[in-house]
Amino acid sequence: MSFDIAVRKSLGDCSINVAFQSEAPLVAIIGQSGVGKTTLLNCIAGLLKPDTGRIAVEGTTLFDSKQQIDLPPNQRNCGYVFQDSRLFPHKTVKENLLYGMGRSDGSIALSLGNAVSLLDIGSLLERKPGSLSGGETRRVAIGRALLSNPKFLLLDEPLASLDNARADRIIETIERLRDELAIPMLYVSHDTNEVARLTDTVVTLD
Ligand SMILES: Nc1ncnc2c1ncn2[C@@H]1O[C@H](COP(=O)(O)OP(=O)(O)OP(=O)(O)O)[C@@H](O)[C@H]1O
Repeated sequence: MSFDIAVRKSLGDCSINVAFQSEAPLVAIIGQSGVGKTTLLNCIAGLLKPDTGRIAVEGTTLFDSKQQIDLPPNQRNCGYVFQDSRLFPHKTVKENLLYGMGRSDGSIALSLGNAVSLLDIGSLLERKPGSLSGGETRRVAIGRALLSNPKFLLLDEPLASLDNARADRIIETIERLRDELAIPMLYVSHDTNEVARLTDTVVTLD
């Protein structure tokens, strides 16, 4: 089972109650703004603690309220591409990519060269994040997450605020990750047409 998730979490006025199991390589999480999509990803990454529930990925239990299992984020082997990318502004693209390299105990173990060619970011390596376009920034953020050698990826609205051409390139990149690396991914979006290109497996938060 790629994902076996049951999470209840209240945060401010927001309350999420979601459960799904999936073998699919890519699961889309959709729902309107403010419904709790990022909150769910933060629970899976271990940045927030669910009130109750169970989170297992690829057969490894990351959280289980009944069994009192709650692995810290750095033991979850999770690559997280944040909605706002969160690259280190003072480091070059190459330094950002190298930052998390090999921190996790995953199964993809990409080299820097492989990641750079997969994401087509070779010409950006000596640049600082402040000089990158939105699409370039997103590709570097995906690269940094992949190079940590994760067991799974969380992608939070990776097309947000990109024009059509740049969004298309990111979608193509994610299709390559899905098909070439076969790394399980949770892909958050509010756009049903966008996710239809990537997967039939859709979980709707409401
Ligand atoms: N630390 C917090 N304290 C209180 N409320 C919070 C906190 N973090 C998030 N919320 C609220 O929880 C709700 C869900 O937020 P979340 O970011 O998970 O939504 P989302 O579905 O990802 O939204 P978007 O599509 O706009 O990114 C929102 O109403 C938000 O204001």
